Amino acid sequence: MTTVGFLGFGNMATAIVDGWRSTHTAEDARILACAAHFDALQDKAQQRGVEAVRTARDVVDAADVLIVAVKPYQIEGIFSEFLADVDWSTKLIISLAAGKLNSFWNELLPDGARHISTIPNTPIAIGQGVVVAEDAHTLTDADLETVRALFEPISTLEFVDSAHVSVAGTLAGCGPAYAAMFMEALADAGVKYGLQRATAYRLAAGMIAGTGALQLSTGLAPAVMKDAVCSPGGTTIQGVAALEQTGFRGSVISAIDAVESSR
Ligand SMILES: NC(=O)C1=CN([C@@H]2O[C@H](COP(=O)(O)OP(=O)(O)OC[C@H]3O[C@@H](n4cnc5c(N)ncnc54)[C@H](OP(=O)(O)O)[C@@H]3O)[C@@H](O)[C@H]2O)C=CC1
Ligand SMILES: O=C(O)[C@@H]1CCC=N1
Repeated sequence: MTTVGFLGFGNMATAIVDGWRSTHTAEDARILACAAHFDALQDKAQQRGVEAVRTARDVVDAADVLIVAVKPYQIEGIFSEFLADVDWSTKLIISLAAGKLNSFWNELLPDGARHISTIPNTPIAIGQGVVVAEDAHTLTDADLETVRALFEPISTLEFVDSAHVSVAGTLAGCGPAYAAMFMEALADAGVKYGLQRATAYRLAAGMIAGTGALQLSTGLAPAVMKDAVCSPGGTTIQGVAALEQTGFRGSVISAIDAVESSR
């Protein structure tokens, strides 16, 4: 039986476990987790059939697969407490930490450590995530099979080269926040015109989900999809022109720039 240990059990770690539960993945694994606040952890863990343990060291010692789900800036401090005392070659380490790539882990961990850097996203909680994985890693083929077995049932797993893994992770990992803002803005507009908020959310979310599914299914360029909605002299193009006046696409690109320049 594989033991999967979560170092940190916040938004992303719980989303992954929720995704596993909704897709019957990792059902035969023992799953344990630690967090900063043990009392709150106990509730979150119990709801998900996860064993709450008190320290990071407890997780590391027990885990065959260690999922690093603390904030990126915390990693060195936490690992420094036991770095020299663990045989890292016995662990498969999956990092979720944005910006902590293969080069970081190579420097932190001794030779022989088996690690891969990934950036997941929150829709993984319902088995519809995207996981960006750096194609430079130190895993064996068997480890990669384990990564696939854990993530493919709950996400689209994309391997990306080291030079582009950061922006790929930003697009897919931060993107749900921006998509949610777009959804909220559409709903606010609906409410402004008298629509019930719950109805507006259903419409906006269904529209975003359907548009994404249409692109994935057809492979159409988004520009072509946009053109198909804009009848000549029609109403949609009026909205497109208004969005361009306020720099909609430039705003989105600036958001990605802001994330990338903060790393
Ligand atoms: N949220 C997202 O959409 C995404 C997050 N990520 C990455 O996932 C990682 C986790 O992010 P996220 O889940 O959002 O963050 P959260 O703040 O929700 O979770 C962080 C977890 O770390 C725990 N923690 C804090 N200090 C310690 C410690 N000393 N020892 C053990 N556990 C500790 C916290 O405990 P407590 O709950 O008790 O405070 C919490 O459970 C980050 O590296 C982030 O870059 C990557 C892609 C997307
Ligand atoms: O905002 C964050 O730090 C994390 C990284 C990717 C998404 N959320």
